[in-house]
Parts: sequence; C-alpha cells; structure tokens
Amino acid sequence: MTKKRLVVALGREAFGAIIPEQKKAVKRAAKAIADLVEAKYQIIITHSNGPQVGMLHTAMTEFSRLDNAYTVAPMSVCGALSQGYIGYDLQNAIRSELLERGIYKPVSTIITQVRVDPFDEAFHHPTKVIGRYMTKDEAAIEEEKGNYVMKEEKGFRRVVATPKPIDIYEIDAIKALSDANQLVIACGGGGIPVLEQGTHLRGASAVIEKDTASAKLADMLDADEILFLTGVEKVCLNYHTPEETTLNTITVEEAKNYVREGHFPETSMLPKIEASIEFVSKKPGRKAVITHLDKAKDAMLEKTGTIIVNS
Ligand SMILES: Nc1ncnc2c1ncn2[C@@H]1O[C@H](COP(=O)(O)OP(=O)(O)O)[C@@H](O)[C@H]1O
Ligand SMILES: NC(=O)OP(=O)(O)O
Repeated sequence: MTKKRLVVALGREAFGAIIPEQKKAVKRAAKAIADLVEAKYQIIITHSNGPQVGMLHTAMTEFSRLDNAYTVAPMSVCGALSQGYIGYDLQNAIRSELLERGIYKPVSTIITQVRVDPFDEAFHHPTKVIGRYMTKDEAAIEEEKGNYVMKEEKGFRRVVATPKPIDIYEIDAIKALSDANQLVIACGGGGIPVLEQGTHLRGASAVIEKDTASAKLADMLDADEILFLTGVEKVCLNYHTPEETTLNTITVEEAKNYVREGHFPETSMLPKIEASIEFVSKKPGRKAVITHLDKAKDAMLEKTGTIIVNS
C-alpha cells in the first residue's frame, strides 16, 4: 500500500513563546506526529515562528545597542536561527517519542530558503504580527525605534512584511528524504525569505506566513493532504459571539463564502483557510484539515476537525 503524503503545519500551540515553554510543548507535538507515523502517513512537518523570530530580533537589536562588539541580526538571519533551535527541540522530541514506541525513524531539520518577489506589495503594507504582546506605552517606544506595531485583541505587537512564497530552494532535498521514508522538518516559520540576485540569495526583511508556505510546500511535494494543528478543535463561524457555530466538512466554495463574510481574522485563522483553499483547489481529491494539536489522529480519521474538500 502506498503511504499518503501529509504535510503537518504546527502552530504556536506546539511551541509556546519562550524556551522553557517550548521544551514542554514540543512533547505534545511529538505525540501528534508519532500517532500519524503509526497511522502510516509519510509526513513532512512545517512550523510557526512568529513569537520566536520577534524575540530573537529584539534580543539581537537590543544587545547591539548595549555593546558595539555585537551587530544587529537581519530578520532573515533571525528566521534561520528560529528554524535551527525550533527544529532542534522538535526533532529530538519526535525522536524520543518514536523510540519510546519502538519505532526508529530518522528525523532531520532542513534550513529552508523561500524565494519572494522584491516587488511584492506586502513590502509596502506590513501585516505579519511577530514577537510578544506589548502595552500601549511599550508599543509607542517600539515605534520610536522605527518598527511598525499593530493593535490586536490581547495587546500591541510588532508587524513586518509577509510576502508570498514563490519557490522553495531545498525542495529536492526535502523530497529525497521524504521519499526515503524519513521525517523532515522544513519551511520553518514559512521559510527564510530570500531575493534571487543572479547566483546569490539575499535575505529579505520579512517573515513569510507559515500557512501559505505550507500549502506551497504541500503542492510542490504533490502531497495528498495538509493538516493544520492549531489551538482550536474546529473552525468557527461568528467566533467568540453568542451565534458561534463550528464547521465540520466544508467545500472550497463554502470556505470562500465564509471568507467573504468576514468570519476569519487576518492575523490568525484567515491564512489557514486561504492556504487550505489554495492547496485543495489545485487538484481533485486533495483534503485540508484544521484541528487542535491534541486531536491530530482523530481528525485524520474524520472524527473531528474542520475538513476542507473540493466538492
Ligand atoms: N473563526 C475562527 N474559528 C476558530 N478559531 C479562530 C477563529 N478566528 C480566530 N481564531 C483563533 O485563531 C487561532 C489560530 O490562529 P493562530 O494562533 O495564529 O495559528 P497557529 O496555531 O497556526 O499559530 C485559534 O487558536 C483561535 O484562537
Ligand atoms: N511564520 C509564521 O507564520 O509564524 P506564526 O504562525 O507564529 O505567525
């Protein structure tokens, strides 16, 4: 029996924001992945990095202010750092969980670069929230430093540009490892955004939306399914209102209508719905699933989650 190829996109629930939280949270992510390995999926893992990339950028910038022996790290370098240390924790947690279940399977992280367009309009309209929540006063100080901030429900956060992913440079390596039945962590944080300049890849000051990049990766790998593991069991209409209802299986057309009706916020659920529409509508038979981190196996068995199909 050929295994189904599945891209699993791990959201913030799988990492928390700070390093001690991450060590604990990745164990839950590892359980989800191990369940899917046991269910015989061929898995490629992607992950969030919004809180982490913001933390790294702020830390490096502030440190360089204190000591001029250190320099500011560009956002692209912070993206690479985040892929490295998140991948490190994740691959070790998955390795342990699999070994405890008597399964040996190599797990590796690929530092992944993703091509973006230097003329992408997103560079003029930053919308990607990163880093920690700030108070109004902290946000004002942040703006004085030349950074953009945005007001969210729980406070203020920094925002950076989020250009569309065009191509994934390490796709052949990702595919080779996956074809060899190994677990691969790739496109972390949406991938490091790079601009192609002749033979040189130059890092861009941006953070790619990991949901969009996950759909791109899933399409380039010709995956059968994509699974977004987030903080809710099902996607809702009229979220957090007295009229709230949950969605079970919906078609791409229904999903598009709900987007038009404005049910999904731009900085949280919308990218997952748009990525699902993009992936599913490219080829018949594809499926996208959105559910809670702890419900991965049940959702793949269609016992829970929101499932997006062609028709
Ligand atoms: N319509 C909606 N239905 C369900 N959850 C929603 C909705 N709108 C916003 N959310 C929130 O969006 C979150 C998912 O977005 P986010 O945390 O940014 O993703 P990720 O888990 O990939 O990091 C959910 O955990 C939930 O709190
Ligand atoms: N890069 C990215 O989309 O990260 P978050 O999911 O944490 O926003």
